Amino acid sequence: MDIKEYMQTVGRQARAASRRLAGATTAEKNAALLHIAAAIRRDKAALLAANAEDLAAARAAGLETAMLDRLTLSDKGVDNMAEGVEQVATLADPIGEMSDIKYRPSGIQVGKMRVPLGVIGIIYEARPNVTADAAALCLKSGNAAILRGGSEAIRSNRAIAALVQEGLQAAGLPAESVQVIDTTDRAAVGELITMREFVDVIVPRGGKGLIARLLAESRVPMIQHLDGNCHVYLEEEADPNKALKIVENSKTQRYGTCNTAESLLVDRSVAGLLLPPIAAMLTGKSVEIRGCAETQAIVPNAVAATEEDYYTEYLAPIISVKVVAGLDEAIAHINQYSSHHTESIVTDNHPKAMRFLREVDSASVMINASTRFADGFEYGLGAEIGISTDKIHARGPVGLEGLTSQKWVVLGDGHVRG
Ligand SMILES: NC(=O)C1=CN([C@@H]2O[C@H](COP(=O)(O)OP(=O)(O)OC[C@H]3O[C@@H](n4cnc5c(N)ncnc54)[C@H](OP(=O)(O)O)[C@@H]3O)[C@@H](O)[C@H]2O)C=CC1
Ligand SMILES: N[C@@H](CCC(=O)OP(=O)(O)O)C(=O)O
Repeated sequence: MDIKEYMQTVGRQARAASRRLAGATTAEKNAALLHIAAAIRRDKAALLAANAEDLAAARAAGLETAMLDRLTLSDKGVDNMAEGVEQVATLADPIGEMSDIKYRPSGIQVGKMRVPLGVIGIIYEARPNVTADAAALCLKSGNAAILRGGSEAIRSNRAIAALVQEGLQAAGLPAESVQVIDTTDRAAVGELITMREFVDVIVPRGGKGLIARLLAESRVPMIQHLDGNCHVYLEEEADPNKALKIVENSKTQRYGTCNTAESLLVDRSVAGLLLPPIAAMLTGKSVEIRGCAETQAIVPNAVAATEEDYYTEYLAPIISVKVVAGLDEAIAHINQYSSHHTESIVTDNHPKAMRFLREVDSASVMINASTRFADGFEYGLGAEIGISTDKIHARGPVGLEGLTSQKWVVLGDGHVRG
């Protein structure tokens, strides 16, 4: 396959489809979504079989447990995927919404209309349900999508893409509105991120290796959805029960997700009280603790943390721990080491909690809640394309609105400028 030629074809088709999609009615888009959901349910066995092939290859390649977990489609996972697509059909269609229409002294009316971004290229991890979620969100927001999932999921993604295209065609929309790149060759990514004439926005969901390449090579604007080096900070007025529950959920509910906590900060005045039960819980779940010298003095089985540990997103049962002097040091530490994804303070002190919210420079900042809540569904967006760690256009969980823009509209009646 000539990758350049192939990607040019994909891009040209996506651009043509995006023109049709921009004018698609809500009824057409919802019909396609409901057909896709029904096809996913109907072909559950085939999807599970394709996924089993991906899993067998990934196991043979020695993929880690957390990554296998992410790649796995269970029986219930397929149902959830279909349900997710159905939920997107129930969401309000943002496209065409007019707002802020005002008369100007000249007599014209000026306002805004919500419109799709156009063609969105999404590069994401080996998690098959993202293929259905991303397809559904792009479709409902009137965007054509070019999807490049992790190579380990290629068979699952191909199978899902076929059902998505079936649903699009059944609703009279172009099948090329959603295309899954049919090769794992990373040269295709190189083409995708430089096809300015065909691609309006790149949404990269991934880690540091991906972003290093994109920053060096991308010619297309990006909304970065990057790594999550997320923190939980136990302030001196933290309720011990809440602290234990929040650390447990933030760190151990899922090890491979970007909103999992990777680092724990504890105020010096309460470290002796709070750390032992938390360390016992973590050790009981085989989580390795990498701590500062003060942590090691309280938690004998903690190994010494290096400077690098505090910058690290483990995506594994490992956590870094640091004892801090108080709120100022905690905020400074987070702003230096975090990837600006999600951070949480545990405290019953309202003024300090409010300072944490204002001064921590991350996409989601929480009080007395698990970092695992950083998710479009949990935030009420209905679904998410991912969690933006960028500051411009969209920050944090990105739903339908984040995939749109607004253009100015002017309504006149023969008006001319004097
Ligand atoms: N903020 C968010 O919404 C999300 C963030 N993440 C983050 O993603 C990371 C984990 O996922 P992981 O799969 O390990 O991430 P990777 O960055 O390794 O891979 C993600 C995608 O990027 C591709 N990719 C990676 N490097 C390159 C490259 N140099 N050139 C071309 N393509 C590349 C991968 O393809 P290939 O298969 O070829 O490796 C894959 O499709 C974590 O850091 C996690 O926090 C994950 C999900 C959501
Ligand atoms: N929305 C997700 C988090 C984002 C995500 O998909 O993360 P990842 O496991 O890194 O692919 C969740 O909390 O369920």
